[in-house]
Amino acid sequence: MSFQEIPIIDLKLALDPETRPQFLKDVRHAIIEVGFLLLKNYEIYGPNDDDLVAIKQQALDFFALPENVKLGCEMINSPHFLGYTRLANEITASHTDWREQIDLGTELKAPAPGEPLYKNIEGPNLWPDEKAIPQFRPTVTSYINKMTDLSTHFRNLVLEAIGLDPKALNGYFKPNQQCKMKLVAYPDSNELSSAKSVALDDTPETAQGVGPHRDSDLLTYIYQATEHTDSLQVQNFQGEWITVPNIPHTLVVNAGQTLEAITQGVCKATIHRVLTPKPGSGTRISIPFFSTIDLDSYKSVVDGIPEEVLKLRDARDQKIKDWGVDVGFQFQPDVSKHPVGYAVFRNRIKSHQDVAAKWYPEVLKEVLQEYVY
Ligand SMILES: O=C(O)CCC(=O)C(=O)O
Ligand SMILES: [Fe+2]
Repeated sequence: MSFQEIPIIDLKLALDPETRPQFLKDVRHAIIEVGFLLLKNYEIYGPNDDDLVAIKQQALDFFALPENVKLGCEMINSPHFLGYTRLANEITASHTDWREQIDLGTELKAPAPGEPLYKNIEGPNLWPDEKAIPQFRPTVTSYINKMTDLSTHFRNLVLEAIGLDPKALNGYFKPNQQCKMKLVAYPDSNELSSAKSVALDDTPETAQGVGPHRDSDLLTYIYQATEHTDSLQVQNFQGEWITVPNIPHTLVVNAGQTLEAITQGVCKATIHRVLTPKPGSGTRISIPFFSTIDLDSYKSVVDGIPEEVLKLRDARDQKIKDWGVDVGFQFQPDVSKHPVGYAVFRNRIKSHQDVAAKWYPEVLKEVLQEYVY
């Protein structure tokens, strides 16, 4: 039987030499057999409760801003796929996502002219007008810094858990490695009753907050900021949707396709989705944080994963094959052919086709040909 629940991992147990071996075993199990976990005591390296309250407040304040202020930082104005996406203007698995969000990232310069196009995933943020929401930029910047620290520590623990020396991956990260994050609002089905899709012509009846997908990044950390308990779901390898509980003082952590690719498929980028919140339950706010590696990383799966770990991967993949569940389409990084950024860029194009039509019309055409609806 494939997994039926999401394991809970207590970061505190990594600090005590007595409990560390069991901690690493539990992380190994979670990252290989599930691809998701709930992380307790994240504040040891990451944000504390006050930081979470602060970032949630900024999310609430941002979504409450007048439409024209939000549109002032709309993603269509960013060749870096950063900025605000209005409700129902994003596509996942061929359907509209009934959510509204702002994409943010480590503040970086745009790539120099002549650099490969995919490098444009990095670049400066589009900040909302400071006069309308003065604490937004400092709060987001501080959250990114704290989550970057957490993600650096936790990534090393994941690598150790699968038998790798964390230092073996030092070359995969730049000194100012870009991380991304989003503030996301999912209106409940009552709030959506008269909503119209911008991206396609489907209706809120699909109840798709965000459609089934795998993340493109290394590891994702999701703060479920409202009390909704039945929205985020993970698909187990037999095709069943398992609801991720919303346990206070935990962050949801999941592996992305970059981690899967560089660990030779050992770590699993598991499909997940968000359902539109139940009528009357109010808008769900969630704050995912995406850690990444150097977009230029090429041909570089990590060597030295122990045989016993590769065997666990093979046993899992054999079971997945036997269960025979369709896993859906997505651009997967093939680090032997293209640098990591290539697939990440194409997934952004597929999700935000209006932005792509403005900045990368040629690549959009290619992507739409590769992608069969
Ligand atoms: O809102 C959530 O809880 C998850 C969102 C998500 O999976 C994504 O944006 O990649
Ligand atoms: Fe996701």
